[in-house]
Parts: sequence; C-alpha cells; structure tokens
Amino acid sequence: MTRNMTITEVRLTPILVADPPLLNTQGVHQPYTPRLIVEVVTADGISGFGETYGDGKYLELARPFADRLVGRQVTDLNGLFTVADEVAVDAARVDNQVDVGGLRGVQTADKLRLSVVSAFEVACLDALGKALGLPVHALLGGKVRDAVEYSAYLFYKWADHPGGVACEKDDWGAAVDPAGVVEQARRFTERYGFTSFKLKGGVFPPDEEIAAVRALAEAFPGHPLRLDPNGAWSVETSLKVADALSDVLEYLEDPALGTAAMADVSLRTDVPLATNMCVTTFAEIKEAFARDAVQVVLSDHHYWGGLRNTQQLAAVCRTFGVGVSMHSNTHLGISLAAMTHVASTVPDLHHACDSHYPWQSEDVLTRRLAFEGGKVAVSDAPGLGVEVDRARLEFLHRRWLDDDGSLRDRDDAAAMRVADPGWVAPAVPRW
Ligand SMILES: O=C([O-])C(=O)C[C@H](O)[C@@H](O)C(=O)[O-]
Ligand SMILES: [Mg+2]
Repeated sequence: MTRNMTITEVRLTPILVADPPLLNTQGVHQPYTPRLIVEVVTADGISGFGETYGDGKYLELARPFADRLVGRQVTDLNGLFTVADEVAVDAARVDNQVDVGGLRGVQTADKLRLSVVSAFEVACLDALGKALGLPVHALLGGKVRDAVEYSAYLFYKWADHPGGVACEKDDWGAAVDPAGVVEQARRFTERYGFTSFKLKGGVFPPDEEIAAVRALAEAFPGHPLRLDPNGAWSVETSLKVADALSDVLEYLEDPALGTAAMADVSLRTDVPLATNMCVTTFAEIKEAFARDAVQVVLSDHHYWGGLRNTQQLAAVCRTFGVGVSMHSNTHLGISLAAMTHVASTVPDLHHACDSHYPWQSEDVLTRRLAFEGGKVAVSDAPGLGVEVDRARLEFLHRRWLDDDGSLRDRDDAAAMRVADPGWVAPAVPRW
C-alpha cells in the first residue's frame, strides 16, 4: 500500500490551562498558563500532535515555521532544523540573558527555534507512527524499558491564587512549611505511587528549606530526595546546604547560577549536582563537563530540539560519565507521552524524571495518562498513543482567545505582584 505522508495542513492552537499557585524563586504560577498545541495533517488525513511553550515569542516563530512545512514529508525530521534556520527570530525576543521567567537557562535564537522544532518533530513522529502502525519509541530505535519512572514534583504552594482572580480551585491545599511539604508528598505517593521526591526551593531562606528536606527524609527514609532552588544561592550557601543534607540528597539541582558557580560548588562537595539551567544547549556542554560542574543533566525535549536530540544528549552524557534525567515545565499529556517514549529508549536512565503533570487538572486528551507505582507505562499503540479531545482543545483555546493578553506570557513575578504589589523577581544570588 502506498502512503502519502506529505504535510497538507498545519494547525496551531494556543491554549490557556489551569495552574495552581505554585511558588518558585521568581514568584508564583499564574492561574492559567499558555501552551501551544501543534497538529500536522498528512495527505492521507492522518493527524500528528505535539506541544510546546505557548508564550508569544514561541507563537511568533511557530507561525512562519508552520507555513513552510506544508508540502514537506513527515519523515523529513532532519529537514525541520533546516526550515527552522530559515525563520528569523526577532532579536528583541532574545537578550542572551538567563530566561528568568521560564527558569530554564540561557536564551538564544537557536534555543527558541529548537523549542518550536521540538513540537513539530513530536507531531511528525506521531503522524508517522500512526501511518506505519508503530509506536514513537519504535521509530526512535525501540524501548529498553516498559515503564518510565517519575518523581513527585513538590512545590511550596498557597491554598488559593491571590486577590480573588479568576482560577480553577485545586484540592492540594497549602504547603508553606515542612509539615505542609510532607503532607503534599504523602498525597503524591497515595495518588500516584511516587517513591522519589523533588522539592522546588529558592522560595524560603535556606534553613527553612533544609528543614523541609529533613522532614521529608524522616517521613520517607531512604527515598531519593532532591532540592532545586533554581540558582538562588551563592556558592557558600550552596555548600552549606549541601553539607547539611549530604546524607539524604540524591542530588542538588542548580544550587547556584551558571557553570562557573556550579563548578565551584562541585569542587567542594560530594553531593552530585544536577542542572536544567547551566547545560541547556549542546554549546554549553563542553565547558560544564570539562570543569566537572554537573554530574546529572536534566534533558528537556522541548528546548533541546526534540526526541532525537534528547537521545543525542543522552549519548554525550553517557560518553562523559554524566548522568541524565528529565526536566519538566508545566505541560500536558501530549508532552508526557513524548517524554515517556524517549525516556523509554535511553539506556542509562538512573534517576526518576520530573513531571508537572499531576499539577495539571486540565488536559487536551480524551484519556489522561496515568502514573502507577510512580511510573507511566510506555504505550505500544501507534504514534504517541494518545487521543486529542477536540472539544476540550477548543474550550482551552477559547479561554486563550478571551484573555486580554495578560496571561498569554508566563510571568511568575507579575502573578506574585497580585499578592505583593512591591514584588520584583529577586536578584541572584538571593541568599
Ligand atoms: O526544574 C526546574 O528548574 C523547573 O522545573 C523550572 C520550572 O519553571 C519550575 O520552577 C516551576 O514550574 O516553577
Ligand atoms: Mg531545575
């Protein structure tokens, strides 16, 4: 049977999804956060889906990129990078500074392009898999495990969004002290069976966060624990925290900002350091590895440029004896499926991956993905193995259309100003 895998249509659907009031060093999550859902349609009428960041700068790039894809083959994954290079990035969107709002490292034109390419790569793989009757993991060379382990992503959190803003109510309650963090962790284990825990730090003074991790260690003895203040600490503070928690930490994630500071910390502690901030592009690998600044890289297919680039990153890490795991930013089920497929193909995945998915009460799928025993089963169904609920997608898109623009770009500091009008995102190191 001959198939026609020519892309005949590309649909871009920006949406706003409910997000609880999760705290980080920049501020607090907005009540709704933007995502972009990408759909490629082939001449045979097969649809493939991907998702990525939905902020304006990604949308502006995704539109001309999508226009260039019509007439190309879904098999032409390498060509996606060539097409991306042809799309101009507005320099004002890329200031070569750390992307503070997104807490995901340096911002460059290439990284912005890769963050868009990744959604289309996933969509093409989904369409290709559906056309061939093969799961995405098979297109990536095949799974080496049947389920992928995730960690409980704990956040300091308010019970409600501040100031009576429109929002969806969540049932997690507040967590602003060690007891609240432990309670949240218990609920994560009850609901999803997670056995390792990551606490998003950089919110309270380090001693309070040390106390929270100690409380977790007491409540869950022997379980892997991580703390991630997103570079909020000085080298000396990082060392103090590493020393105080050295017996219970699986790793410390981005305690200090940048490769130089991380290398300084790494030199003076035996606690492994992980990052999703100082190694976020292939160009950043050489210096970081040469200086032994990090022992674990948290990959993220969104900004590394897709699932195949993630495999390449894993191969580089393996070559240099650096561990690999997976970073997450607020995402929906399409991305969780993509993360699970690629993670299932990575041989040396020794750390549970991060996922925000449990925090997202809304999705665009007909059936949510499930965590069992802290793991997501790797689907063997064609493509990603998920089905998009078009009515739901339309509903969340309507919310985006109805927004006056204030929520279309994630801005945790602006969301914090609703509660605290004088708030500015703290300079780093904060402590
Ligand atoms: O590991 C990380 O740094 C993240 O997950 C970054 C995110 O932006 C996180 O801080 C958040 O959702 O607030
Ligand atoms: Mg991190």
